[in-house]
Amino acid sequence: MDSLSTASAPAVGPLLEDFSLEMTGKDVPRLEEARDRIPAGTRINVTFLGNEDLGVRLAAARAVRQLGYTPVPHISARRLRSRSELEELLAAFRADGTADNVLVIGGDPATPHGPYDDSLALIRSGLLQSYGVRHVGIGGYPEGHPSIAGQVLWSAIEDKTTALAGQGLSGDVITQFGFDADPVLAWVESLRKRGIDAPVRVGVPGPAGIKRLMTYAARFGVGTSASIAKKYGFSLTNLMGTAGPDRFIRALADGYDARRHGVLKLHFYTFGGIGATSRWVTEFLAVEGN
Ligand SMILES: NC(=O)C1=CN([C@@H]2O[C@H](COP(=O)(O)OP(=O)(O)OC[C@H]3O[C@@H](n4cnc5c(N)ncnc54)[C@H](O)[C@@H]3O)[C@@H](O)[C@H]2O)C=CC1
Ligand SMILES: Nc1nc(=O)c2c([nH]1)NC[C@@H]1CN(c3ccc(C(=O)N[C@@H](CCC(=O)O)C(=O)O)cc3)CN21
Repeated sequence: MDSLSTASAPAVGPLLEDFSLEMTGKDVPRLEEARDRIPAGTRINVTFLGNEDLGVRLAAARAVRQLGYTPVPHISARRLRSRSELEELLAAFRADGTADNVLVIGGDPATPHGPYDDSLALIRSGLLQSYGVRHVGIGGYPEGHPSIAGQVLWSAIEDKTTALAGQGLSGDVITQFGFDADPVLAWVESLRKRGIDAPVRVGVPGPAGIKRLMTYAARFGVGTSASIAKKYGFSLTNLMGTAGPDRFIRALADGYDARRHGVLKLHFYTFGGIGATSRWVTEFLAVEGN
């Protein structure tokens, strides 16, 4: 039965083509170990964690480039203390050859540490392109954000895409991870109806311990419920073991219609497990990618 339903199911291969990965500065050794399993040129985002310094972030982006991948360093607006800190960061990316692609993100501090309240302010600074940035990722929230109102999120994404186009920068949207593909597809449809046609990279967690997934979900205000967990493939009453995004990706492929949803790709949040994620993608594609 399962093999029959798999045979007639929509292919996951196209969604997984040109997938991207996310790592932190601490993951460089694990990236080196995983290099045989990650296609050359893959976009690899470097998270802007509050507990990592400039040197660690720069070294991670350099390592990504040196290993033959495309680094996408993140810049967190609210964590920057001054305009000169932004310029120092961008100048270093340019010097390292890692400035082409960045992702701008607001940042979790409730009060900005410096002059930039949000990622729009980074785009509007005009500094990105003057340091050689050509492509800018921005965040998307299919299930909303615990401390930002839905209407604010919609105007923010509209303003950011308009500002990017106005500055001659191309952009894509990377969504917050989640455990349910349905709200993602509905949200992408709303996005297209608002005239935003940038590629969307759907954020999914790589395979990880369920406890770990739940800890990150709670930390970032990502919703989970017994029924969503069940749909994803685990139980909230048994947090032992690991869970991967198999069912999520199949559900996404099932509901995906290029005319309604435009360009969709996948973005894996690896949460310390870039090796496990790259292994998982390789195996998943070998079985299901057609
Ligand atoms: N999607 C993801 O993977 C990640 C999301 N985040 C968090 O998502 C939030 C939004 O980031 P963006 O989408 O770039 O929004 P943004 O920078 O475009 O801001 C949108 C609106 O929300 C407000 N805002 C931004 N961050 C806020 C915060 N921490 N608390 C209260 N209001 C805030 C801004 O003032 C603005 O009005 C931030 O808290 C960010 O740290 C952080 C890292 C990764
Ligand atoms: N609102 C929000 N804020 C964020 O900072 C955030 C999101 N959402 N969504 C997902 C991304 C990915 N994020 C992260 C955060 C931490 C690690 C990480 O590896 N942290 C540990 C190592 C693993 C551990 O011990 O749990 C670390 O070294 O700090 C990875 C990705 C942060 N991100």
